[in-house]
Amino acid sequence: MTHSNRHLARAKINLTLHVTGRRPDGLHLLDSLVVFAEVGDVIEVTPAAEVSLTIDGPFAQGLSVAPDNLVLRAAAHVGAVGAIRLTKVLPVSSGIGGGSADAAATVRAMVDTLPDARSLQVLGADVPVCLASRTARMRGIGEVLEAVPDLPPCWVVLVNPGVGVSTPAVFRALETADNPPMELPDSFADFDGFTTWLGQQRNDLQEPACQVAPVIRDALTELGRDAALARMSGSGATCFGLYPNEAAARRAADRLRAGHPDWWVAAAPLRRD
Ligand SMILES: C[C@](O)(CO)[C@H](O)COP(=O)(O)OP(=O)(O)OC[C@H]1O[C@@H](n2ccc(N)nc2=O)[C@H](O)[C@@H]1O
Ligand SMILES: Nc1ncnc2c1ncn2[C@@H]1O[C@H](COP(=O)(O)OP(=O)(O)OP(=O)(O)O)[C@@H](O)[C@H]1O
Repeated sequence: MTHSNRHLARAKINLTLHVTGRRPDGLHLLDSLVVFAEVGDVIEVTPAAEVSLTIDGPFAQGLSVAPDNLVLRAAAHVGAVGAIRLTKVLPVSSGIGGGSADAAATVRAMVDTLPDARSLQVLGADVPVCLASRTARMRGIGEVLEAVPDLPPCWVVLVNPGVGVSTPAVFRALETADNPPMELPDSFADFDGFTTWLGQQRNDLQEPACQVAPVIRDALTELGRDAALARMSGSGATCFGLYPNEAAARRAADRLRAGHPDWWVAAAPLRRD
């Protein structure tokens, strides 16, 4: 290992998530604008003869050091060794891809030459997009990744109302898999143009997730008080609000924390490089 061994496993956010069909094996076809926020778990690897894992951080209690931990599965997948420390900042099973981001960051931290992104999908549908950890249009079940127009500067406030939501349960509650795909423009003029366009797109899993966990509606209502756009990410329960600058995002985050001290709230810029 010659490169930096401390990697940010950025939160993955599905700004849009259109469910456009179903594969013969039953998995749902997606069309999603995926972005990454500058907040996430931290993976740190130090040289060692064997693989080991320690977990700390605010959400460490939600996970155990078991062979099915995605960090250990990722290390085994690339055949690498080292002492891995995972600082768990993102809530578990919350629609912002914590496990996928951890697996991808582990690969980045442990190998010199990155593998083909698609080969990592055995670890999870979102691991390929999390490997580059950059804005992309994601299709198929996550294996088709395409470049998108540059995003304007944008801050996000993430809110998790304290419930873990089961992804299979949300897909089961989906009424139809045949929804229109995303209509991506050639460019985004500015923050207002970007959020206006996003407002015309959807997360088709939002309504089914709200049926499974109605508190998601409360998070969306609270964000909707001042966000230019409020929506759920992935299969939930984490919701996001978009803000034009840091001051507006931090004001919203402070308001949300004061009103709901039991919710997880984070403010961060979207990654744009
Ligand atoms: C919703 C997303 O977060 C979008 O980024 C991902 O597609 C989730 O994918 P994932 O992490 O692989 O999902 P898991 O938590 O492993 O749940 C898997 C289960 O959810 C359902 N599932 C998942 C993804 C998909 N495209 N279609 C599905 O129908 C299937 O029942 C599958 O067995
Ligand atoms: N390092 C890890 N971090 C988080 N979850 C992990 C990890 N290793 C294994 N898991 C398991 O993976 C499952 C999904 O966790 P994750 O936090 O990635 O869900 P998610 O945010 O809902 O993902 P998605 O956005 O794909 O729906 C959980 O059941 C969790 O126990």
